[in-house]
Amino acid sequence: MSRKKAVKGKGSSNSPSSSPISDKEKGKKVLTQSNGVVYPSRPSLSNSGEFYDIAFKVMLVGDSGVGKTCLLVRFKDGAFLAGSFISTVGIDFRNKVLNIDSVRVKLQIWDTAGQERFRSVTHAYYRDAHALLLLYDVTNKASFDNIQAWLTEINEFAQQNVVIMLLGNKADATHERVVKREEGEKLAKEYGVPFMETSAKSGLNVELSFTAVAKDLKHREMKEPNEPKFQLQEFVNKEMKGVGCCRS
Ligand SMILES: Nc1nc2c(ncn2[C@@H]2O[C@H](COP(=O)(O)OP(=O)(O)OP(=O)(O)O)[C@@H](O)[C@H]2O)c(=O)[nH]1
Ligand SMILES: [Mg+2]
Repeated sequence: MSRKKAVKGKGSSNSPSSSPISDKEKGKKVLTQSNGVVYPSRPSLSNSGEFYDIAFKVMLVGDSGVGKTCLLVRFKDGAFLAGSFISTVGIDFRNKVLNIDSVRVKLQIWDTAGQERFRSVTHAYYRDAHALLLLYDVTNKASFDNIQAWLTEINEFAQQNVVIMLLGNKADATHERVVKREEGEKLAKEYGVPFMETSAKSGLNVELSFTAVAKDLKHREMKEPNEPKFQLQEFVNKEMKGVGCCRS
């Protein structure tokens, strides 16, 4: 498999035409399959960053204030954005390359604005997403109650085979918690989606949530015809058990 370098850094856009897979725009040869998965054809010398073998688009969605931006910053930079809350305007992306079973998987992670007024912008990006991390805030009941509406939207705008994972964020905020872990588990079971709780603040399960999704996407794309489907929830349960309840 050929290799290329990942475009480093941060971008933002209010229009789907400025996709982060910018090699196409720059006239470089990339092989994009009909499902949008990118296999670069040769290494790039012009972009700084890491080599990768395969690229996927992951979108973070959920109500405003649930912690989408903080989760992404924690994953990408290992830091927590404390202090005053700056709501995302439009849409933003960051890239990260993960080593999944010796395959370098680039995730292009789109951080969407949860505010209602940006909803039409977000809709335009759903169709290109290979995976969606759907967040609620365990200290905010309304954000949990809105999950059903988010899933309806996903159903309407995203690809049918999109990987979805439900995340109950802010699990560190024990005293403010109003949504029990069991309630999150129950809802996820109802909709047949994998689930776990995270904390952008403490780092709990942040790496694991992205890794699990990357593993599923890579597996779907590269598995042998007779190989069984990757079981995302099983993988996550096993990984969490291995280190007790609180893996970061
Ligand atoms: N205690 C705690 N606070 C968090 C956590 N994640 C985010 N926050 C706080 O929650 C607020 C909102 O976080 P953001 O990441 O900006 O929320 P968002 O989902 O990106 O919001 P929009 O951009 O408006 O859609 C900020 O004040 C964060 O500091 C977490 O895991 N634990
Ligand atoms: Mg944000």
